[in-house]
Amino acid sequence: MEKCKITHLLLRHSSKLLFDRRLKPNSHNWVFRSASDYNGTFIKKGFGNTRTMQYRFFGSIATKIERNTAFSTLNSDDVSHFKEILGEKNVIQDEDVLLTANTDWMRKYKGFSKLLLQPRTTNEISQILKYCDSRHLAVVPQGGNTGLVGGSVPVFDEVIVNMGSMNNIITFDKVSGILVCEAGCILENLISFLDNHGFIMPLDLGAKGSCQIGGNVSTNAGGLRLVRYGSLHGNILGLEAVLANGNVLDMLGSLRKDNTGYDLKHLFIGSEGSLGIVTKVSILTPPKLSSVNLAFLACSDYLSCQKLLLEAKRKLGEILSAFEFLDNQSMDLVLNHLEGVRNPLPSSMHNFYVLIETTGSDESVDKEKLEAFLLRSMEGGLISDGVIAQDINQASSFWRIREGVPEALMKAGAVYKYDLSLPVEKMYDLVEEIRLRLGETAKVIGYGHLGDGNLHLNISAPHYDDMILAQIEPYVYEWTSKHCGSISAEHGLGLMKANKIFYSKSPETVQLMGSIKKLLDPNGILNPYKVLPHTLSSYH
Ligand SMILES: O=C(O)CC[C@@H](O)C(=O)O
Ligand SMILES: [Zn+2]
Repeated sequence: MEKCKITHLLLRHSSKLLFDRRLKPNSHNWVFRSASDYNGTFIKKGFGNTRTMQYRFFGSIATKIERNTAFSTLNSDDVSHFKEILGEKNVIQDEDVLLTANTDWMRKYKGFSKLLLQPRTTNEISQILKYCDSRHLAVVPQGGNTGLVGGSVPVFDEVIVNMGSMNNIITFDKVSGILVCEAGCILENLISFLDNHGFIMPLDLGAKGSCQIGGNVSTNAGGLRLVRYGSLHGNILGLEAVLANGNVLDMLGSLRKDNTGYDLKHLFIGSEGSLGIVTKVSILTPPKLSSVNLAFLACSDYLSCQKLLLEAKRKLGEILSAFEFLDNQSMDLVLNHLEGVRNPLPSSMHNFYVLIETTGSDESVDKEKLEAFLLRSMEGGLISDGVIAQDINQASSFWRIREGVPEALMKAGAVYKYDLSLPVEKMYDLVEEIRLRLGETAKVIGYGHLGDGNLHLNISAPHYDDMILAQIEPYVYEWTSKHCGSISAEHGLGLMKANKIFYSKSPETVQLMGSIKKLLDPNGILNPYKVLPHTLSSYH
């Protein structure tokens, strides 16, 4: 107990102070990777000009993606038509803007779109899609473009529908906590808005400063609070979506209970813009509670992390609001690549770090509860050291470590990302096995949302290398499937894993998904080449 600096409590309410990895890209070490670095030199050598094919290394075998020949190519009449709908300034052909919008946050995926549209209303989106459908022009909906699986950028020349101008809060009910807003609202702005009214968003992500709620809903984003508030399938009470043919589906209800037939809103939560464009959402937001505490803890082995989780669920129960972990290799990466970050518990003995956040309504009771829990955990040998944040700044610095891992990985060079749902007791075995497979050739790190059984397995190497990839895939997917896990816990399938869906879904299920896609988007114009295997998502 001597070492456990159980001090005092904090309020973690000013999200502005929290680091946002998307807002602070590394301007020094940033290496812009051309598509050929990751996707193979084929693009450059063979198809650079025609841009009708891309080769991407999905697994050890290069997968050829062909541009769907059923799609038309944009012409000047199309551009004029869009200008009539949206006005001149919302039809963007500027090369710099397009370069940014064509490239994903990691600089791994790059499309060649020639047009970005900025609608301001549902009606404008409806007109855009109706026109695109009739012309067979493919479309990629784009929110904050913070995705990690290549889902929010074009693959070829798809028209980009940028949602950023639809950023109005429509209503907020201070009694029920139901917020209705447009899809382009930035998550952090919603967090601030709710904070002023004494409420919080049920989701919190490292990307909050850039990501938009429409993108969060479309990808069913998870994040740091899921362990407490559940997924967006539970928190989204209703939504409005525009179908490929321009029809507007008004499902913007705000009822907790509504059992009148199929609950179709769920089709749009997590379908990554492949079935329709989400334009408005209705969200159930929890009240902000007065006592928020954050403990940063060290564990000597993974078994202790697991036991600690079990104990936290038992003993902290209703006040537990986050349970995150990182291994010491993740910590090293953060310390080596992010400025101003320091380990609050430095020691070569710590193999794992755990962040436990509690959120409750009674400051003294909650504090006592957490302190007693930490004391018992330390006496029982589950924790080897720990500290409770004493103020908002210290809390921010603790979160910075956890939220900073993806940014540190980017700065370190090439990164292979896997976002897996696995049984907690098996989860870290995979990290160790991949470490053994790769030896000294790459750094293998494991971190994530332990409380949700969600591992972020990341492999960091100086450069992308097919030999490394061949050691990782399909091994990771096969291992996950063998242990009844999911190959995408929260990031989605996007382009990266569209063809891997069978590792987590039965052929019958995928077939039915294909039928739903065909029903809602018969011409396949919405976010083609993503989510479903290419034969089903982009029919010729
Ligand atoms: O980059 C990753 O692997 C994870 C990103 C995000 O989901 C997180 O939890 O930090
Ligand atoms: Zn995550």
